[in-house]
Amino acid sequence: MKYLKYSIDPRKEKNVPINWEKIFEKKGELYVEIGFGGGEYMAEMAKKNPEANFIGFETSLTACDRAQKKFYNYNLNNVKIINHDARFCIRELFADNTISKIIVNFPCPWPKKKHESRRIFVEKFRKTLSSVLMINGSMELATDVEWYAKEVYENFKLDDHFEVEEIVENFNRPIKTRYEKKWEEDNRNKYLVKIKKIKNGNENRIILEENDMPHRHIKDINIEKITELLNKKFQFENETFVIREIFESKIKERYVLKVFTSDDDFTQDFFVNIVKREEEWLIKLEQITTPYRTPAVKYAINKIAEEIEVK
Ligand SMILES: C[S@@+](CC[C@H](N)C(=O)[O-])C[C@H]1O[C@@H](n2cnc3c(N)ncnc32)[C@H](O)[C@@H]1O
Repeated sequence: MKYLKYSIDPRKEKNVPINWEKIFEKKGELYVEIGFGGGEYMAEMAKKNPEANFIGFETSLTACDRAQKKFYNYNLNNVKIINHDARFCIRELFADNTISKIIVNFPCPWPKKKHESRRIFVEKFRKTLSSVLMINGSMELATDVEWYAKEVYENFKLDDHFEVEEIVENFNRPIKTRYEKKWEEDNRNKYLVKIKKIKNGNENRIILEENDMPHRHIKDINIEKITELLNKKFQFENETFVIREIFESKIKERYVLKVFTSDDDFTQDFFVNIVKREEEWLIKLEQITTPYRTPAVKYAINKIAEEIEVK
């Protein structure tokens, strides 16, 4: 389907941070929208600013689909989207001092304590913004939730990497999002928080270079050992992994392991192949489920090879 051309899968990018100029095939200021929903805001912004490049993050696949149809109908060529968590991706996919503006329109505030970690504006994300925004680069949050606006305002105010403008109540921007229209019909108040980066922060990234993700070749494997690994938790510093399922091929000497990893609070599920190749066995990532190349993924490949190798 032609309209799906706006979506990129960063797990397949050989090098991170991503070279955005190459992706867009043109230079341009980088604008980012988090949780673009139906894509109304990004489509209008991209149409009005054809010289800039827009990257949107959205966790809902349905929203990504809807937005792409809109971009296609608008005939835009300065928009890309990524169907993944913006907090992780913005940290990992952008070099320091590269983003001009980040826009967050009407995010869910996740008011319950047990859902706190789902909020966009957690401390970690402020640190990311202090790295990836350019000096004088800005972030704009529009919300219908007063306590949320105040909390974000206060947290940025306490952080000397940023300058914060006073909250604007019932602001009027030329483009309205779907949620904005909905809340206006309900006569809800809305709040705009604007911050500007004034000092560089320093963020650590975890995605590894492509060449740093090994395949392991081993002479022989202990097949019983593979089953013993099932559901056992392996941990090294902040990286953990568990093998949750094991599949055995009926047609060739091949095992596929379903592996769960975590690097701190970043979790992934993917498959690892153990496959016989002539005189040796190869342990490598199964390409159908390419994970981000994190230290936990590398640890899992190495440890599995170490555990099953006949020494
Ligand atoms: C309440 S809707 C607002 C949609 C749109 N911005 C608007 O104003 O109409 C929030 C959107 O953010 C998305 N979202 C939530 N957390 C996200 C995250 N961590 N990264 C990317 N998108 C996220 C949700 O899937 C949802 O579509």
